[in-house]
Order: sequence, then structure tokens, then C-alpha cells
Amino acid sequence: MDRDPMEAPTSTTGALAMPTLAPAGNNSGKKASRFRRVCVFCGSSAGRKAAYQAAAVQLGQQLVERGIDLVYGGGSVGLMGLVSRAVHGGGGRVTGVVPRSVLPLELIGETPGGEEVKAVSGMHQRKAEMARRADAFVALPGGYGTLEELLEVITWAQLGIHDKPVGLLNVDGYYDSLLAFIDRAVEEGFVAPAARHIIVAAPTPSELLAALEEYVPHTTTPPPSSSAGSRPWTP
Ligand SMILES: C/C(=C\CNc1ncnc2c1ncn2[C@@H]1O[C@H](COP(=O)(O)O)[C@@H](O)[C@H]1O)CO
Repeated sequence: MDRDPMEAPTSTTGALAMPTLAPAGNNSGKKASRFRRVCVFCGSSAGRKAAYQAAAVQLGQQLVERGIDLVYGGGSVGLMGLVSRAVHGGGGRVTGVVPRSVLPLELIGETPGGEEVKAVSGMHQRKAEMARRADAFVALPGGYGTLEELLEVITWAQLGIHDKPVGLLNVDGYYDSLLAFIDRAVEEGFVAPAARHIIVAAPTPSELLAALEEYVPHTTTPPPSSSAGSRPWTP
């Protein structure tokens, strides 16, 4: 039986405590991770470079190797389909969180067999549910949807709504300009230097997952004590 992330104990800062080591389970002999489930944001398109697709598959394989289950937006297309098929094909558990209104569309085409589909009432609930279920986040290359999901979990971390690691898989420098822009926002006084450290970036899945395992949250804005234990996952 999986632990419900909403029942996780809170730390002294009121933020959700870091998860304990995942048990070896069916992945005995493989590296144990502090993460039970990672939420992956990524393109519903595959992108022009083979490197993007290769990174999606490698990330899925790395998750399986570390005994980490996948939570994602539930699509079967683009990088989403590649990472989910890599996890499921390797014996990992995949949960797709899908708004009811687009459920029939999402199920068009090839879906990873055995994927658990969690139906939610809308797009906002989808993001909240993905965040609630995950112990960490990884963004692969993607478009508006990926950027929106990534920036939301960064914002939630900045506000102290969660203290889960947020990773950016900067494949082939895809996110160089975004990282440069965020550095500019720090220089111009719109992002606190401590909040810049919320984003953990690395060029390969193995380097990124290793960095996320080591991540220690920088507390910027302590959440109000009254919100401890009832995090505003529903925006
Ligand atoms: C009809 C099918 C897929 C439709 N597309 C999507 N399916 C699931 N999730 C999606 C889809 N489009 C966007 N998302 C979410 O946003 C991110 C990707 O958006 P981007 O603009 O392509 O970067 C992704 O992380 C999803 O959570 C058939 O399966």
C-alpha cells in the first residue's frame, strides 16, 4: 500500500517533511532513492532533436533503476509517451493524472498498458494532484504546458507550500535561455537569490537525479503556522 503524501509529517518549518527512503520492493538490488514518486513535466511533442527523445527514455530508465514510480499528465504522445513507456516497460508504476473533460482525448492512440489513470475535475486539479502525489519534480524539454507546470511548482516552493526538489533536465542546453532569464530576474531584483536555488538543473537524467537526491531546501518565506498540515494544494 502506497503512503499518501498528504499524510506525510510536517517539518519544524511547517513544510512537508522529506520522504523516507523508498523500500526496495520489486526493485531489489537496485539503488534505493529518497523518492517514492517523481512527477515529470514534459512536451506532448517529441521535439526536433533525437537528444530530447533519448533523454526522455533515459529518465524513465533511471527512475526504474532507482525504484521510483512516475506521476505525469497522462498522455501517450511526444516525450510524455516516451518517458511513461520507458517506466512501464521497465516494470515501474505509472500514474497519469487526467482531467475528466479531456479523458476520452487522452486515451486516443497508444497508451502504456497497466497505467493507472487518476481522473480529476480540471486542469488546476490536475497540477495539484500531480504535486500532491510526487516527492520531487522533473521538467524535460517542452512547451507552454511544461513551462506553466514547472513555474507553478517553483512558485509553490518559493511560497513554502512545499519543499520538494524541482529539477530541470537541460538537454542540449534547451533551457539555457530560461536559466539566463531567471538570473536576469535575480539581478533586476524580482527573484530573491535564495529562490534561485529552488531550480536544480543538470544536462543528463543521472546527474539530475543525483543532484535532486542531495537537494536541501532553502527556506525563504516561512509558511503561516495555521497552514501546517493543510497545504493549499487546490489553488
Ligand atoms: C490527445 C492526446 C494528448 C493530448 N495532450 C496532452 N495530454 C496530456 N497532458 C498534456 C497534453 N498536453 C499538455 N499536457 C500537459 O502539459 C505538459 C505538456 O505541455 P506542452 O505544451 O506540450 O509542453 C505535460 O507535462 C502535461 O501535463 C493523446 O495522448
